[in-house]
Amino acid sequence: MEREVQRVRQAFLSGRSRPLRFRLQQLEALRRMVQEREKDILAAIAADLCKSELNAYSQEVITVLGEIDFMLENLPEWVTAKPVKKNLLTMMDEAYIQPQPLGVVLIIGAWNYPFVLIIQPLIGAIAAGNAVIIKPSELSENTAKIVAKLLPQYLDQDLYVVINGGVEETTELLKQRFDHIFYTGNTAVGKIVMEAAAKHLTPVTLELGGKSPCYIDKDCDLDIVCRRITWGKYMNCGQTCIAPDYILCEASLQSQIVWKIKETVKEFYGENIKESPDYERIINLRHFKRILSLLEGQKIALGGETDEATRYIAPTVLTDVDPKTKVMQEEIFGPVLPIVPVKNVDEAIDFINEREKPLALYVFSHNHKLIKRMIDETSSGGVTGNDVIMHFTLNSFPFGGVGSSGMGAYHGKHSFDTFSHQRPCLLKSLKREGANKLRYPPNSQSKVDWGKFFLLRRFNKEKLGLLVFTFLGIVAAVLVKKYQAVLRRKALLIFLVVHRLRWSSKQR
Ligand SMILES: NC(=O)c1ccc[n+]([C@@H]2O[C@H](COP(=O)([O-])OP(=O)(O)OC[C@H]3O[C@@H](n4cnc5c(N)ncnc54)[C@H](O)[C@@H]3O)[C@@H](O)[C@H]2O)c1
Ligand SMILES: CC(C)=CCC/C(C)=C/CC/C(C)=C/C=O
Repeated sequence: MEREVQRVRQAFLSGRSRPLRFRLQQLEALRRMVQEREKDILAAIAADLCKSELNAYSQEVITVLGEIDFMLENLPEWVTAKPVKKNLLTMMDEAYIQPQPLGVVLIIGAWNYPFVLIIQPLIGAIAAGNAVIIKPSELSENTAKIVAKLLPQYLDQDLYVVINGGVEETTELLKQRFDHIFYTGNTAVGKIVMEAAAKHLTPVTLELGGKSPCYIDKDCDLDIVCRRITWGKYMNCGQTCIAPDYILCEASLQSQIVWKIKETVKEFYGENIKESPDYERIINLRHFKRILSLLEGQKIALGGETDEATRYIAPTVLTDVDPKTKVMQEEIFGPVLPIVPVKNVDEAIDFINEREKPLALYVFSHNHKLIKRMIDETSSGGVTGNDVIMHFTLNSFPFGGVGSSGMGAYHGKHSFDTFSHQRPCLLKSLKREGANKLRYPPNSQSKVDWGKFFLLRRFNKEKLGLLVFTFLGIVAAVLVKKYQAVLRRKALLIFLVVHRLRWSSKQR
């Protein structure tokens, strides 16, 4: 493991991942890989999650292709150094921010969207000029294998490396030094990752989970609300980090909600859900049993049918759920939707704020003010009003959690920033030592006064004339600079001395 990481670091140190042209080439090669090997990729996802190729394409491949195109279009602008505002002390110098790669990045993926959750961060890491080690989830083994097989056929083999394995291999990997670790998965392992990273002071991005609430106000169109919730909750059989985890609403709405979700389930998956190509299965027996245990003692208003042999759990709704029961204590991550009755929006807000900060929050209402209030008075990774999941699709948004649902974010420019160091660069001249002498010892009141003048610039109204004078002085200095370097230095010196004398007399 150590040797493998060392090999990737040597490749990074060769400098070849840095030029813009190389990054663009690698991103184009990655796009070619996805397009040319689409069938293999979809087959692997299908085998891992019992997912139709159409669904695998629309849930994972489209996002990846969209992200690559977005990077290719914007990267030339993002990589360029950005000049910054200067102060009086540095006005003759060059000052800019240069984004630079961090070095060797470790990306650890989760099994539930096994392709997009490793490739989307990879796109950001390549765009920012890094070398990358990818550790796909061992639970989605077909996707892990196909990614390990395909990436070396299209990308630089020393810079971008896939290491497959389970807990043992990941534990070993985490002992190595990285320049950034990007982890997607559950909160408990997130803590392990952060602890390992702390040993090397490695920064982390943690894309975690949690219980994402969904508040339904009585002032809304329940047909549309239930269609949208049904889509987001039962997509991927509920195994989506930003799926609505539970519903909060007034008790009187429950029966209508159950009825409308039932109708929508029929519309989406037909009479025999087991035969629908759009309904997936639970990833493994451990998760299947865990989800079943959440149903114990609950009022099942819809669904509840299961089949252990195929790890099938029907779209299920629970009503009158007691917040103290198990189903409300952990992220469900399955097709079970509890409804917890609350008296009103105030109680819903308190309910959310008494718990860990969720990854997503959903609010449905015709009342825009109510939605805004809910946003203002709660905290979550992201929010969608009057829909679910959809904030994920906008790559101008940072995607990530807050508090126990994660730290850091990615997608689009946010990925580029996550995997870059924003390096401040100040380039001074070895000339103009006169002004610099002000900061050298021995210190004096006069030097402090100059310092205040240069750095604080606390002009008030009476000093407006001074401001205009300063501006004209700067214009003159710039013009002189353009034509006569020697004259410029003298003029600037005279200007600053006059300027300083006026300022000192006003101070007194
Ligand atoms: N925020 C997001 O974008 C996002 C996306 C997907 C999933 N999730 C969250 O992830 C969770 C589901 O994923 P999961 O955690 O079951 O996926 P998982 O079991 O695939 O684990 C995630 C990664 O952690 C590694 N891992 C597991 N145990 C480890 C250990 N002890 N030490 C080191 N590494 C270890 C695995 O090898 C895997 O690569 C849910 O909570 C879900 O909400 C979040
Ligand atoms: C809008 C469409 C068709 C797809 C969205 C796909 C989706 C829900 C991806 C989720 C990726 C993600 C962050 C999963 C977390 O578990």
